[in-house]
Amino acid sequence: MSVVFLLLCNRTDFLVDTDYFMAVAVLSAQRSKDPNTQVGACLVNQDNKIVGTGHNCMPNDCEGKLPWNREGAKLDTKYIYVCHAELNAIVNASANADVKGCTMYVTLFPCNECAKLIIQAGLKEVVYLCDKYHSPQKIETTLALPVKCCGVFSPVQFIVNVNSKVFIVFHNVNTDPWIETGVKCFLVFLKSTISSLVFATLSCR
Ligand SMILES: Nc1nc(=O)n([C@H]2C[C@H](O)[C@@H](COP(=O)(O)O)O2)cc1CO
Ligand SMILES: [Zn+2]
Repeated sequence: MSVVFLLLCNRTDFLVDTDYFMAVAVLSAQRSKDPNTQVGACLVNQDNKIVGTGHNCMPNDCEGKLPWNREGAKLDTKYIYVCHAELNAIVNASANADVKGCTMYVTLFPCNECAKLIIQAGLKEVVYLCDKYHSPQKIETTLALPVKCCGVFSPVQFIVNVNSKVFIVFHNVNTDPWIETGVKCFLVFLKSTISSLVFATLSCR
């Protein structure tokens, strides 16, 4: 009976850690000024604390001075200038944070350069959301590093996470706070009354 009581009283639809960290990566991606692909990353230590976040952007003080083009002469495209989200999450990590053993949540499968950085920084896991540029050759280049350099027991695990759904709704500033608070109070009252009734009924048996 206490199980029923607990089920009624406890919140079950809370955000689990992995979804929260990926949601932070998704939110970070929205800061990107890249018109075509926005990538976000969230670095989490072994105590489940966020130590850094990043998104793909131009190097410091260069925003607005470098091109976001995808095509054209090499120097006129973004590719040679842009700092990837993974790199930014690592360099943005708080000064006293140890990134060794961290897990990186990233919205896009890392490129070869970032895979090197991830290994050198000592990360233990990469959880990614999508791999829109998937190709056997790309997978080979990124995964070749952990597999070829470090043997089959790769120091970095690549895990895909595609099933989560997180809804973030900002309250409308025009919502009447009194009506909202009233509805909330009524719901809390209703829930506690039902819980007490169920508890009382079950304990009387
Ligand atoms: N893992 C990644 N992290 C990233 O931050 N990026 C960035 C670099 C570019 O700014 C953008 C890719 O541009 P596009 O080729 O889809 O228009 O995403 C790209 C990848 C994919 O390897
Ligand atoms: Zn990269």
